[in-house]
Order: sequence, then structure tokens, then C-alpha cells
Amino acid sequence: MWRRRLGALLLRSPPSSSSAAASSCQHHRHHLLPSEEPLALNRLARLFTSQAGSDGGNSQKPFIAFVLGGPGSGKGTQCTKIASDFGFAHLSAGDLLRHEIASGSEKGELILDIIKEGRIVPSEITVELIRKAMETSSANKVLIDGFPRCEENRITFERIVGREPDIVVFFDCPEDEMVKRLLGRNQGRVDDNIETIKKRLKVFESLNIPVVDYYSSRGKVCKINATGTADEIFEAVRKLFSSLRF
Ligand SMILES: Nc1ncnc2c1ncn2[C@@H]1O[C@H](COP(=O)(O)OP(=O)(O)OP(=O)(O)O)[C@@H](O)[C@H]1O
Ligand SMILES: Nc1ccn([C@@H]2O[C@H](COP(=O)(O)O)[C@@H](O)[C@H]2O)c(=O)n1
Ligand SMILES: [Mg+2]
Repeated sequence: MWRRRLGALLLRSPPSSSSAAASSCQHHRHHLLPSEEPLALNRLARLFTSQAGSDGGNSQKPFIAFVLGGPGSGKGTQCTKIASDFGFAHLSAGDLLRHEIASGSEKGELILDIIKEGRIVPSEITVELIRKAMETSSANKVLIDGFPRCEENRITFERIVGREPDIVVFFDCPEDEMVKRLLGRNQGRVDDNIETIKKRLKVFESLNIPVVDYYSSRGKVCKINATGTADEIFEAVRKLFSSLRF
């Protein structure tokens, strides 16, 4: 009850952005500018949102940002910058899956077949890889890049990890720009060819957009205009992350 009332008190509008790569964000409990916070309220908020554990209160749930966007929208590029400027751990679901392929495991063979087709790997596999990586990193703020890609991913994460994200950053990019970027990426990825790219775009529209809509309905999505140079886009990203309390 207290927590719910406090949550309502803590809702604030995010700062407005006038840059070319602007963001549009919804209200949620982490959109607090420190300068706007009444001190007592801030202290109360920390008390109610901290997860005191058996170590006497030092263990906190990590702040989780899901980072979504179409193939080639620039998720990985922007996550690298966020990690470096804001101290987040960067966990890319695609990289974890490719790492599993490289390990030569039996699961890796199945994953490779699915990635070549641009389809979605069974959620239990991906969520287990993410869960282990989160455990290993023990970071207190985490970017989960390229996840959840479908409703099944989302529901499985909630079941296994027992969490929802604090925020969902969505990079909004036109299809023709994404295709151009992917064809120019040149990293030897088995899925960066026009046939697979077309399939990935279809999967994005049919399975990933509904997840973005779900989180929008829960007020968690911050949409970033992902056109322009990587640095221009990062200006909007920087404004967003500077406004968060984590
Ligand atoms: N703003 C930008 N303008 C032009 N090229 C960009 C921009 N941002 C990223 N790129 C380039 O586009 C390619 C795809 O970017 P990136 O790997 O970050 O996308 P992604 O969303 O992670 O893609 P995927 O979903 O396939 O992993 C890379 O070669 C990257 O260097
Ligand atoms: N949650 C996810 C994320 C990725 N995949 C598969 O990996 C491919 C590459 O992902 P990137 O984020 O690096 O583009 C993707 O096309 C899927 O085949 C997945 O199944 N589930
Ligand atoms: Mg990527």
C-alpha cells in the first residue's frame, strides 16, 4: 500500500529534448531529476525501493534496462556508449547466443540453425544464458540488448529471473536505413545477408513490436529516434540516462 502510494508520488515528467535524435519517454518511477527531488521523499524512495538482503542491506536488485529496436537499428553501438559513460554492464542476447555457438556445444548447433533463419531461439535457452551472465557480472545496473524478442521471451524472463525491466529503451529506425547498415556491417555474421535480413525484419514486426507495445502500455518505454550519426543519437540517449535515478 505504502509502496503504491509512494510510487504515485514519485511520477515525474522526463526532461524535454530538442535534439535531432530526440527521445519520447513515458512516466515511470525512475524518471527523477535529483535537483527536483525533495530530500525527504528521495530518502523514503530509496528506503522503499532498496532490497535489503541477508548482508544487512548491501544487496540491491540491479537496475535493468531492456534495449530493443529492429535489426541494425544501432542497439549494440549505443549500448557500448552507455556502458562506458554510465557504468552499465552490457549483456547482448545475440552475443551470448553466438558465444554458445562458438563453444561447440550441442545447443550451439541448434542455435546456429535458428540464427541463420532469423528465427527466435527457444526462450529457456536465452534466458538461462542471460541469468548466468547477470549472476556472474553482479553489476548493479544492466543493459540487456536485443531481449525480449517475443512474448515468450518476456514471460520466461519474468518466470526465471523474477523481474520486470525498470525501463525499455526502443531505438526507432526506418527499415531502409537498417538494411543499409546491416549490409555494410562486415563482421562476418551468418545472418547479415539480404535473405536473412528480410526474415529478421518480418520477425521484428510480428513478434518484437507487440512486446514494445506491451511495455508501452505499462509506461516503461523510452523511444529514441535512431536516425542520424551514432554520436547524434547518443546525445538523446545521454539525456535520457542522465535523467534516470539508478
Ligand atoms: N547511427 C548510425 N549511423 C550509421 N551506421 C551506424 C549507426 N549506428 C550503428 N551503425 C552501424 O550499423 C551497423 C549495425 O549497428 P549495431 O550492430 O549497433 O546494430 P544492432 O541494432 O545491434 O543490430 P543487430 O540487431 O543486428 O545486432 C554496425 O556496422 C554499426 O557500426
Ligand atoms: N532474444 C533473442 C536475441 C537474439 N536471438 C537470435 O539471435 C539473432 C541475432 O541477434 P542480434 O540481437 O545480435 O541481432 C536473432 O536474429 C535471433 O535469431 C534470439 O533468438 N533471441
Ligand atoms: Mg546487436
